[in-house]
Amino acid sequence: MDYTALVDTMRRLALEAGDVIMEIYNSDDFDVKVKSDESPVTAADEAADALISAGLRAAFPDVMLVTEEQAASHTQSGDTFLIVDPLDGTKEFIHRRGDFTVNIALVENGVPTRGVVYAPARNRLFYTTADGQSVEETGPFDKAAPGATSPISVADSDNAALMVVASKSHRDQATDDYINKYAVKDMKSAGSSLKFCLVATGEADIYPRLGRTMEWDTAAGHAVLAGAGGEVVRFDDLTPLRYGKDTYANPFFIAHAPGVTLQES
Ligand SMILES: Nc1ncnc2c1ncn2[C@@H]1O[C@H](COP(=O)(O)O)[C@@H](OP(=O)(O)O)[C@H]1O
Ligand SMILES: [Mg+2]
Repeated sequence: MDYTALVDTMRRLALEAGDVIMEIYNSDDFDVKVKSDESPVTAADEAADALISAGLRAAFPDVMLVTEEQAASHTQSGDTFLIVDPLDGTKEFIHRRGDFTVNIALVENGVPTRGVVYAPARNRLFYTTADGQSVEETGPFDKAAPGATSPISVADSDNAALMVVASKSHRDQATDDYINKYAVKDMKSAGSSLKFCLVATGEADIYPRLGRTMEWDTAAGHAVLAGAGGEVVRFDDLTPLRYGKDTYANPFFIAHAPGVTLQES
């Protein structure tokens, strides 16, 4: 795999998809449909999916492609693939709350090794570079060439004063009970894969997810976090979260800076 070409392509497609999404976000009105799994989908999800899929297929015709919006038609299986969530945080998008992201990742042998997360309404762009180190690029973003970037790395965590981030729209008692096992300095809530990026930049120490997600929701954020020195483990046995699982469904997980002393479930 040519990682330089891959990262350039992922970055460009995420920015292009972000433009398409923002055009719809800023329009007066858009339709919301409900998918078979009861989750909402908009024209923005579909347009971004089509754009990214076409771009990845053209650039990497031999690499298997998994996308959220085409999940029902996936017939191939394997542990090396490109995986896309064209608009993560659709509820955030619909309610115009801004925490939504474009997500593109490469999974190799079950591990997300490269990824891009773009939050167009927040003007934040995170990705792994060709060498695997994670960076945040500061806008304005030029699709043709990367601008100024800064390396990001996880916090040097203080287990007596942890910053926790959790889902805005999927939050329950079990999550709160688990968070209460830690000495928490402060809590923040965020939508979408941005939560992984907040751990990656050191803005949070831990993101526990005791709720359903699919691999396309997490792969790009997971790659960005890993490239910043962080880890994502299964909630049940604290082993690394792996990809290419049956139906692409994730178990509950914990994303964290390595200095956090994890509590048992
Ligand atoms: N019951 C469920 N089954 C599968 N995925 C779910 C789910 N409930 C929430 N999710 C996933 O969680 C994502 C939202 O995460 P968060 O709550 O952290 O913002 C959604 O992404 P989409 O918005 O792309 O559909 C959705 O895929
Ligand atoms: Mg999603």
